Amino acid sequence: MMNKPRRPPGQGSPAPPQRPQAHPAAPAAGRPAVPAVSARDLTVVRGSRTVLDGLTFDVAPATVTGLLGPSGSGKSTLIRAIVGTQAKVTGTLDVLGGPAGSAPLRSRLGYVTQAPSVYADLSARQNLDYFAAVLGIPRRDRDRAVAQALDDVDLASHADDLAGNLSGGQRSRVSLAVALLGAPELLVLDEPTVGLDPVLRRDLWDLFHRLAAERGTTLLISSHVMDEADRCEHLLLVREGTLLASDSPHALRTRTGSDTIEDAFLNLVESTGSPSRERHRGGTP
Ligand SMILES: Nc1ncnc2c1ncn2[C@@H]1O[C@H](COP(=O)(O)OP(=O)(O)OP(=O)(O)O)[C@@H](O)[C@H]1O
Repeated sequence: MMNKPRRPPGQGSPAPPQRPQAHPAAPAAGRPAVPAVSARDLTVVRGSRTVLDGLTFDVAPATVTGLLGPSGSGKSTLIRAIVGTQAKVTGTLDVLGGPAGSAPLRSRLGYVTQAPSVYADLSARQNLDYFAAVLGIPRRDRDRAVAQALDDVDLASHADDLAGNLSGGQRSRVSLAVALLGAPELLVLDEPTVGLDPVLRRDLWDLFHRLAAERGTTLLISSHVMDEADRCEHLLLVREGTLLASDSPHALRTRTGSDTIEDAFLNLVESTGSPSRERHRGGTP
């Protein structure tokens, strides 16, 4: 039995997911699909600023949705609201059919933060073993679950390297593997491809699509890199705390007459006008 690690990871532990199993990718016949995430007039205040302002959107189950916007546009805040760690959230925010942040959701969600949440003084495999034990995966299933998660993120060859000796991108993949351990129904990833080389980025996007298609996982993936947009089935474009668009990449390009999502983004900014940079609650218009 492995000893409990001496100190906690810097960014807190990934949300404990449940034991591996496939999720129904499609609703039962005749029943409408319940959105994996449903937001109505979602507003978040941080300090004296309204950093998310009246967002309304749905995320369809078993899809790969990109949350795209420039740095500071509110992506992480939205993710924190969805996983239930953000204070001062108003409006309606339902996740997997229940209110965001409610206890039963904890085991159904996987959350991978920007900063890897792994123990530097344990190997990749030991990290996964530890989190598998925390999740309650039975000992007889643990080796297989850990090997599968390492394989999913293409880290089998580094399984016995200390996490502290891995590159930043490899550590991020250990974090992702931890989130995958319990086969979460909704996997929320904050900028998972930052700093990765193009081959690894492609492999990760392939994995994301496999998870959606084969395991019925819903993935919400934030990025400030617009050229990743075409890898998503659906996009949420945010800017300065507002939702510019919720649409497929193709539909966005078509309706804005743009060749790229970056141009579509710019066209939408021009056509909607720029919201004020500083919004204060209760301030004068
Ligand atoms: N504690 C806080 N108090 C006040 N404003 C905050 C606080 N934390 C973040 N903000 C502001 O909220 C806005 C949204 O931040 P957020 O981190 O959600 O953006 P982001 O799109 O994820 O950015 P990045 O891509 O750089 O991570 C930013 O303008 C940020 O300055």
